[in-house]
Amino acid sequence: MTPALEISGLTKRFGDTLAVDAIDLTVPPGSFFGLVGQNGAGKTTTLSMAVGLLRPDAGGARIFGQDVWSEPERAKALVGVLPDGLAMPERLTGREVLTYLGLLRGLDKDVVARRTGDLLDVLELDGADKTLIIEYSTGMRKKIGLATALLHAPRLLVLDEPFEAVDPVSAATIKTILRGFVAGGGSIVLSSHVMALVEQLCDRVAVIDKGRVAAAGTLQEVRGARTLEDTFVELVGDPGDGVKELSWLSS
Ligand SMILES: Nc1ncnc2c1ncn2[C@@H]1O[C@H](COP(=O)(O)OP(=O)(O)OP(=O)(O)O)[C@@H](O)[C@H]1O
Repeated sequence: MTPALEISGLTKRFGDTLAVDAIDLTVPPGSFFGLVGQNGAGKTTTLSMAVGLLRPDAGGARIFGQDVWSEPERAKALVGVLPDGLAMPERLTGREVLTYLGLLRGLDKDVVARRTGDLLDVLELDGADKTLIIEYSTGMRKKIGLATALLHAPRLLVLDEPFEAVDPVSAATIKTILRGFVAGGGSIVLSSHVMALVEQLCDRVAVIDKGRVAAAGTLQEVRGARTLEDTFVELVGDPGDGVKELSWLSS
């Protein structure tokens, strides 16, 4: 079966920093794949290269067999992306953004109108006709970003920290949407720092450490009998080691 996403030898250097060091990852179709790692481990850089937003120094990525760099149109039609720090047209309303992006993607205008209404409704972006993006809270931005990723009904979703700054009620809604997407045959790769969330949602996981894959496989293979959090801390280093006390904080 063609993988939903196949990353091979992806490498990126920023000056002296080797952000991503020859990463290989395979996301089987129908899987819910979690990417975890410490701050600065290389998750965002990896995902950005995997979907064609950032040119790698070496290596490549295929989405359902379509090369992201040599066949970008085909590859990008198959994927919905929620990037880190998504730039949005700030002076448009939520409905206008979705309409604009839907038409830009070549969708029929009635389809765009129907899906836009559904997405705004389900994600509870009330006031989507009045509120400009510039007025959105961080969590609302995540939700409208997720809506733009879903609008063209992609086969693969690549989501960088989709739950960051999202309230618990909205998070529950997003979880239901994502689970439904996978149940309907879709594939998801998401990055998160919240191990409990990854354990709840994902059937596969990769731990990234200093630009490399420290462990990858099914959730069961990676964590064994432990929690994902214990596995993670063990793989990337015990924070108890060498932590200096801030004695000046105690009165
Ligand atoms: N545009 C850039 N210019 C210079 N360095 C960068 C740039 N983007 C990322 N880096 C560096 O590359 C490394 C990997 O960063 P990246 O954002 O991929 O990590 P991350 O795992 O997504 O972190 P976080 O969990 O904090 O979002 C870090 O050392 C970061 O400082």
